[in-house]
Amino acid sequence: MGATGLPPGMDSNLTELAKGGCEIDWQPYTQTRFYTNAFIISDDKLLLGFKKRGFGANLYNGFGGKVEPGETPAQAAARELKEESGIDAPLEHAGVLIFLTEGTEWAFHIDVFSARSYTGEPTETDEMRPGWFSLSENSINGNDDRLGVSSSPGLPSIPYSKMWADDIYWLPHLVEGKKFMGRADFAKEGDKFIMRKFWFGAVC
Ligand SMILES: CNc1ncnc2c1ncn2[C@@H]1O[C@H](COP(=O)(O)OP(=O)(O)OP(=O)(O)O)[C@@H](O)[C@H]1O
Repeated sequence: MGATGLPPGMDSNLTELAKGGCEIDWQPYTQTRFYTNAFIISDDKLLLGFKKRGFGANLYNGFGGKVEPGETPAQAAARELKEESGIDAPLEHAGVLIFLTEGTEWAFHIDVFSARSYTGEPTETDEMRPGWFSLSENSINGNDDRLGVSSSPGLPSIPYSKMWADDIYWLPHLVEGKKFMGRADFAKEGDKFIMRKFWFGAVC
């Protein structure tokens, strides 16, 4: 923790939303690799992709990947969204996430984007299977999908138990159209990543 009480790497204009693992130290890192993640909201529905292979396989997530040399994060986000879901959208910057994984000296820096409209038809690709989830009953405090609450007939609620463990802390904030920033450090147990320490804040 720095003097401001925020994890290293965070801006100072943040208000705490959630934190955990306070007894553990933040993992040091020397390098940063840039990624994107994009979420589409349409009426009271959220589009997620089930990752079929690679990093984060078998989890639902937004659409995204590495920022390639010469690209801005916004350009990479639009390209990855198209490649992985087949759609275009007027993406806006929604937040920044820093992730560390045990045994890796570099940090993921993920620029997160959202859009409230899109063109095209979400289409399954080699990497992702898109699907819509209900946002009804979803509050800023998060929604426990074990309750299975959904008032959009036929649509499941956000599948937090099949997403990265950090998502429940910031995704409701994104859905509300608010900006956020945060960090989570993960340990590896077998082929599973366990979130050990985290801090998420709202941008004021
Ligand atoms: C640790 N906690 C995390 N929580 C939520 N999301 C996370 C994440 N860590 C990584 N992500 C996302 O996972 C995707 C990986 O991208 P990934 O598929 O590896 O990149 P890319 O498509 O460029 O790869 P290849 O072309 O297959 O090499 C990318 O959207 C990135 O934002």
